[in-house]
Amino acid sequence: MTTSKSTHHIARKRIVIKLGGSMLEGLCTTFFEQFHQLQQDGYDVVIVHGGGPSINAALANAGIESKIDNGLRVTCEKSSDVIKHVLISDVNTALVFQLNKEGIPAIGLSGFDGKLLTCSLLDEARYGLVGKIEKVNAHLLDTLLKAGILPVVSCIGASAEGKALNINADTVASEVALAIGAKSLMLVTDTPGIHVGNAKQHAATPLLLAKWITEGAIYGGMIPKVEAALTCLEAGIPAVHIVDQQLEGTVIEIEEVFS
Ligand SMILES: Nc1ncnc2c1ncn2[C@@H]1O[C@H](COP(=O)(O)OP(=O)(O)O)[C@@H](O)[C@H]1O
Ligand SMILES: CC(=O)N[C@@H](CCC(=O)OP(=O)(O)O)C(=O)O
Repeated sequence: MTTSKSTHHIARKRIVIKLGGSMLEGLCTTFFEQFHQLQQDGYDVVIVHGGGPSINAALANAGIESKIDNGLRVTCEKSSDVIKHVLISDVNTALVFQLNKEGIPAIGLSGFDGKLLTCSLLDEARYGLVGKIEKVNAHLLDTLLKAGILPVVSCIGASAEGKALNINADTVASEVALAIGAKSLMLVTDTPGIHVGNAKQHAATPLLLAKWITEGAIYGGMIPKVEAALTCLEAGIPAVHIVDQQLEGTVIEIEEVFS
């Protein structure tokens, strides 16, 4: 007999949803409707979040200059303290509060909690305290998901010596997606997917993405998203979506799906 309860006996699929800092001011009703729909469709969700705009504001407030190199924030000891505070104390707690208020049991985690994201330094001479993920504690995420709890992960990693390392949130999302064997990665941002000129792109392939980057149609904050997408596709995750809060935008798959 098929009842709503029977979904609990079916192996659940996994999806990672990355929330960009540009839309963390408040999640809209449509987002929560879509979120519940995904759960009903048999997906367990892990949320990863950034916080770029809040970090910019906090660093400016503290009189610390921000330098972005190749899409990554060059991070010194002083800025690292501010970033850690913004992401863990402000953004993560606000998001967890909002989810719990909507009746979604959520728990906040940084890379320190349960050794979730163990990192080395990506390139200290160039980027300072920016982390390269060496290991994701997928077992911890498995345990929480099986208990019906939504993990909400900030993009702060931990070095083996216990230093907080800043990581681009799109990169964290792709590494977490790979570690938990997600069927899909959804990068939620402030724009409904990739545009080329004024044209919305409903679908894309790695070849098209390379072309659009070369032509300069994809730039800035969209570059780490596309890189995260390519990493996931190459490793066998079937689809990556770059979408707005309504979950509308571009689906990226290896095969051309729109010819
Ligand atoms: N081809 C493109 N299509 C859409 N947005 C693009 C494109 N190229 C660059 N962008 C920029 O990327 C931004 C999203 O990246 P970012 O600001 O880092 O978002 P988030 O904070 O959600 O990670 C868009 O607001 C837009 O300015
Ligand atoms: C190393 C690095 O660049 N870290 C990012 C982390 C936040 C982030 O990625 O936030 P968005 O998702 O809003 O872009 C930063 O300091 O801005």
